[in-house]
Formats: sequence, C-alpha cells, structure tokens
Amino acid sequence: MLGRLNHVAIAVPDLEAAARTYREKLGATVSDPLPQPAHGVTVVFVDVDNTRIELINPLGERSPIAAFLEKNPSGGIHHMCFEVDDILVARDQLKSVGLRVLGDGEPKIGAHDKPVLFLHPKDLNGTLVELQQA
Ligand SMILES: CC[C@H](C(=O)O)C(=O)SCCNC(=O)CCNC(=O)[C@H](O)C(C)(C)COP(=O)(O)OP(=O)(O)OC[C@H]1O[C@@H](n2cnc3c(N)ncnc32)[C@H](O)[C@@H]1OP(=O)(O)O
Ligand SMILES: [Co+2]
Repeated sequence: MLGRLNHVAIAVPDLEAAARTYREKLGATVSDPLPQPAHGVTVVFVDVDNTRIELINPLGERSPIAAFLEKNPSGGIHHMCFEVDDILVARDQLKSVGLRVLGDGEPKIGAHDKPVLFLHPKDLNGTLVELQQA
C-alpha cells in the first residue's frame, strides 16, 4: 500500500532561521515561506534527491502543531508522508484494521494540491503519518 516517502515534516519555532540553516549550512535549495491557512501552518520546502523536507511553523490561533511545539520548544520531526495510489481505498483498508484516521476522515487538499489524510500517532509507534494521493 505505501508508495514513496513524499516528505518528512519538521516543526520549527523559527521558520526563517531553520530555512537559513538548510540553505546556508546544508547548501540545500529551499522555498520561500508558503502560508497554508487551511492547515494552520506556514511551510518551507527543502528539496533533496529522493524526497522533500517540510519545515513547518504554526499559522493562526488554532494550529494543529502548536501543542507539539510547546512540548518540543526547539522543534522536532513532526510527521512523515507516504504516497498511496488511492487515498480512499487506503483509508478504508487502514480503518478496517483498526487504525484511526484523524479529523472527519475525509481527505483535505494539502500543500502539494493533492488529497491528504493523517493517521493517529498513537497507533503507529508515536509517529504521525500522513497519506497523500500519488
Ligand atoms: C500544509 C499541509 C502539510 C502537507 O500537506 O504536507 C501538512 O502536513 S500540515 C501538518 C499539520 N497538520 C496536522 O498535523 C494535522 C494532523 N495532526 C493533528 O490532528 C494533531 O496534531 C494531533 C491530533 C496528531 C495531535 O494534536 P495535539 O498535539 O493537539 O493533541 P494531543 O496533545 O492530544 O496529542 C495526542 C497524543 O499524540 C501525541 N502527538 C501529538 N502530535 C504528535 C506528533 N506529531 N508525533 C507524535 N506524537 C504526537 C501527543 O504527544 C499526545 O501524546 P500523549 O502521550 O497522550 O501526550
Ligand atoms: Co505533511
């Protein structure tokens, strides 16, 4: 079911500083900050050979990553995203084996303009997993 690793997201307390580190110290190509109000984050994309890093910072009052940063004030790996061929088939299959889908269970359009869903971290060894329609 799981296709390629589409991205790994890192929650950061200072988006500009994190982007500068990846650009200047790691020599990476990084995007400008891209507000994603529907997801309550601002994201900077860091392109690497075989996947992508997303540096994410809370946007707005009700960001889903605010509590994570309170618990991890210097930041940390927030989630990883796998591509799936059919996100609705994958969702129903994962629910049938007892994995919890977050929110109302309906895919939302993510930062890559594709439908995405999230699975509860407590069901996956403390790791928040995002699924994105390939
Ligand atoms: C622009 C879109 C972009 C893309 O397209 O790629 C994105 O990915 S946007 C990413 C931001 N959006 C989301 O993360 C949506 C899904 N996340 C959520 O719904 C929440 O973050 C949730 C429910 C996972 C956690 O919310 P919150 O921290 O407010 O709730 P709790 O404190 O009750 O947490 C429950 C339990 O889970 C642990 N936790 C929370 N976040 C993570 C995490 N990222 N990785 C691992 N574990 C996590 C938290 O510590 C609690 O554990 P406990 O032992 O009970 O304290
Ligand atoms: Co993501």
